[in-house]
Amino acid sequence: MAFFQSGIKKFIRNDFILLENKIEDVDLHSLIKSESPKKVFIINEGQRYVVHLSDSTDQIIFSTCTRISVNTELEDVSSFFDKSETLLVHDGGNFIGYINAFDFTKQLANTYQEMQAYFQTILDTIDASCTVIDSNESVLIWTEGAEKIFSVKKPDIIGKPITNFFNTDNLALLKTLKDGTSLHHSQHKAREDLVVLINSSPVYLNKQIIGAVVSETDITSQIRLNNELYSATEKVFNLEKEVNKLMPTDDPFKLIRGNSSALKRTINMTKKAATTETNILIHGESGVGKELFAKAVHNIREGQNAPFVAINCGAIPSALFESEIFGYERGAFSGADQKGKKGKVELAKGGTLFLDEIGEMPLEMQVKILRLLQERKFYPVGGTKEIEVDFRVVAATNRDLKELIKEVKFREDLYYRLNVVSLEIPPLRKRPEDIIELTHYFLYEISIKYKRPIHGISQTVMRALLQHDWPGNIRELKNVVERLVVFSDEGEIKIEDIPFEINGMELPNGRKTSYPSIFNESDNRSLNERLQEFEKEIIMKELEKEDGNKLSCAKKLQVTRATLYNRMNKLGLKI
Ligand SMILES: Nc1ncnc2c1ncn2[C@@H]1O[C@H](COP(=O)(O)OP(=O)(O)OP(=O)(O)O)[C@@H](O)[C@H]1O
Repeated sequence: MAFFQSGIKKFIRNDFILLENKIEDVDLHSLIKSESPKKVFIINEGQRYVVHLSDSTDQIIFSTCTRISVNTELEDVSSFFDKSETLLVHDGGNFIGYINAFDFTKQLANTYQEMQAYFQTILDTIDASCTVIDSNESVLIWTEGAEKIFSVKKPDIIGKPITNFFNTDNLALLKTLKDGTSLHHSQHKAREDLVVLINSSPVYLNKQIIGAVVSETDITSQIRLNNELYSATEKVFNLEKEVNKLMPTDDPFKLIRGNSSALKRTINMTKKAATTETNILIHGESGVGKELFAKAVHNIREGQNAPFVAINCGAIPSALFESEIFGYERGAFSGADQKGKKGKVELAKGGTLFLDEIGEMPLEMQVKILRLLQERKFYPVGGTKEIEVDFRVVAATNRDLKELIKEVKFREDLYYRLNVVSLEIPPLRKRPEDIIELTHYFLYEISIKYKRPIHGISQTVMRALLQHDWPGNIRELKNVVERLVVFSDEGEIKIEDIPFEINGMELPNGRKTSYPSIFNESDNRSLNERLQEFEKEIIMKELEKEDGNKLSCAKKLQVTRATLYNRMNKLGLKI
């Protein structure tokens, strides 16, 4: 399309003859006649002329002409015609042609018509509505799409102020016109029965806003379908829960979501560890899923119906520890329940005692627990009869127990008793590919919990979640998703609701961003891990650009489709 080429090249004519100096030797009269219709230019003593013969007198007429560079902007050309009707064009000093005012105007008019034709066809082709207003808020363009969405006919609205037809408060277009705000894919309830996705942009000319354009797509039916899908999903979810109650699933890892190789490795090790009767110690940062893994071990070893009794060793005050764990006899101490109370150990009979945050257990209790683990017998507080009980132990900690041993805060003998088999649950930053599956899983679960249908999650939000460091691991991710669902509007998750600073990303509200996480100073991951994150970003970005089309994406990245699938698989991207 010629008019999209910027610059003046298409207006330059090259049917010309240029005579420089020494014109005395030339018979100008015959030259002009013989070379007609070529234009003849003369450069003499630094002056430039275009010469032609007068129609009436056949005399040579000299008209001065202006010299312009081939790089002159199109919009600046007309100002040169104030000085002369013909412009001699040079490229780095060499004259390459000329532009005359008559041709220029004619071609501009042609270009304008061409543009109009394309422009009109674009407007007639798009389904979405397109509305354009000028700086006086009058409607310049109103497409068929706009007629359909807003039931206002084009002849009725063209040339009239848009505010005659719509409530000012509801007009994104006016805001765009006034302060230059752009919108992209912003969901908006235009009427009670109409939901649209809006894009809007100001029109700038010479750094001034001269109008605004808005395009709206009716998504009411998508929203309705999504709501129907949501109610169906909710029913399936509840039915699934009922079925699980009646026929418990035999997959002990069902609640552990994620597809990363790091997680798969941990699951495999857990399966092996759970084939033994022995004590298991689970290490891992806060919120990585230690309790979920402890439960999985329990489900494999003892079965779901056996008791799983968890004690958070960091949450029980020292004074109550013994009675909590071992229970107490009737009247054991003042304020105690008169009937006495079974301790956690007794409750875990035939099942699993899960000692969470074992590193926080008071030293004086550690010796009692050690004896319990060695002898499987204990005295309730105030009791005289020893109770024998059979149970398995799984302990968990996010502390470095060896360090605590050095600081004399943890008993070495207890450590070796608990740590017969140890499992390490990797933090989320070592398996970022799990973030995608976990996010979708939590979105689904939480949207049902709050009865708030969600229409999906944009690539921008997902990218922000993928780039975050997640010190609180999966619990933190779950909380963030919960927040996004709670603050969602009309099923739309908003990037503004992300409660942490977003790396290397431009936000609509101009919130400050920092560098991508692969460049963070605190990033201790290997080169390979960082490269994988980068690769993942590239693939996700290209897929987004290609609307999810893998073949086009593979072509763009110059790999085969099979290679793209392999890489996506390896990087844990959903195929
Ligand atoms: N892989 C996973 N899939 C689904 N949910 C998970 C996963 N891992 C953890 N969660 C969820 O994250 C939250 C924290 O998990 P959990 O309590 O098991 O972690 P933890 O390591 O024991 O935490 P803490 O260190 O605080 O004791 C829970 O809501 C749990 O259901």
